[in-house]
Amino acid sequence: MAPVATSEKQATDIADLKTHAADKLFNPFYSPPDIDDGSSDYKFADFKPSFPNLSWEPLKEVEVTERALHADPSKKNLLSAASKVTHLTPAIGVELEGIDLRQLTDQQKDELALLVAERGVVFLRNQEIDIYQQLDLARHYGPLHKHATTGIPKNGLEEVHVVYNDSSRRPDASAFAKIDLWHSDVTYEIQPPGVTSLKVITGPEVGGDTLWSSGYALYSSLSPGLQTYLEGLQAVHSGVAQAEGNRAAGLPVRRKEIESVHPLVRVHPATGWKSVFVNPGFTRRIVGVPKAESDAILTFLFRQISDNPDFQVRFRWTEGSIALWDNRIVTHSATFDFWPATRHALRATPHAEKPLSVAEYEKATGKVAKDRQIEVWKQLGVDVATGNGASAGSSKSRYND
Ligand SMILES: O=C(O)CCC(=O)C(=O)O
Ligand SMILES: [Fe+2]
Repeated sequence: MAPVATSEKQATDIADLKTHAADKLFNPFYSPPDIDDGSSDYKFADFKPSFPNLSWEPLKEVEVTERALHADPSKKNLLSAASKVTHLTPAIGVELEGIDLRQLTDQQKDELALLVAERGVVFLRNQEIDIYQQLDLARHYGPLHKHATTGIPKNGLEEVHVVYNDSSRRPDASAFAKIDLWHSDVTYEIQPPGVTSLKVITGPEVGGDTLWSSGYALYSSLSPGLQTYLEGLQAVHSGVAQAEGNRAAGLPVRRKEIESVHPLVRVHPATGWKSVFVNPGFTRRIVGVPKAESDAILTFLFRQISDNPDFQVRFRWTEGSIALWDNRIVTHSATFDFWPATRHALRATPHAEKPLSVAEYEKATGKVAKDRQIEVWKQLGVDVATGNGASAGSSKSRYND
């Protein structure tokens, strides 16, 4: 069995996370402002990143309609339109073939939201959808988020988050531990995003895969005592390090950074399933517990996110591929193994509701929040008294009892 991390080691890890966060976190997503000399005949030159010196007001709470709650639970309108539906792992990820995202009816868009909520991330290849149509699709799911620190396209489309790397930017391996790069997008916001889409418009032959990890599966993997304990906790998510990273790099911060407190276990309003809602990128501490305890628990959860393949899916992009993931219930991490090739992707990011704790969900709906793994087993007709700890990864026992 792997040795248990000492508290000293855990403290060092957390200190490391914070150090990296302070000046370097997410720098792989940044590009130097002078990236283009204007003479490029690159067809997506208008969508290269830029960092205009804009100043935006703080975000306020906004109303969001949960589209997945309007979906036909069978998702028959969407799934019958697909020529093939391939589940990539039991926990997370499905690829749809034969669907053109430009052609979806509103009913199919709602069913897509439900599929994303259930499977965490949905992949479609060879999509012709352009960024304006991608933004329209995202608007169906909620008001669009504007990122305060990362690049926006040169053409000024402020709702687009640009991911761009080329030969001018060799990744600095000394700057990151890979665990630091796992995140859910902008969880420091009051209403972090829901159904988020990223389309790769230029990509390498090989490399630049992205990984996603399921917060439902992480929740299901825990022992009952820990599940109950975590359900009562809240954690601080901070945008400070990301903003400081910009300032250190001489880049503008377009909206004042904030921190938000969110439940450590949240419930997806459409599935009613419980999901661990922390990520190495932005979650800094658990509220109201001793620091050593907060550090140990967060380090444990972060390591499960990054290390446990049973919760993960890895997607090999091809040009024109799009991924839609639900930031409420998955974390993700990009790879940077493709230098000196160019990789360029555009993201649309709708806000979702303020995260709901188990107690808040149950009070608001009168329903009992569920463990996804148990629900799946019930659907399969498996007789289980409890599924807790089921995906912890032991073939002999569900956990080390
Ligand atoms: O480049 C990628 O695959 C993902 C980047 C990322 O984290 C994002 O766009 O949210
Ligand atoms: Fe991201």
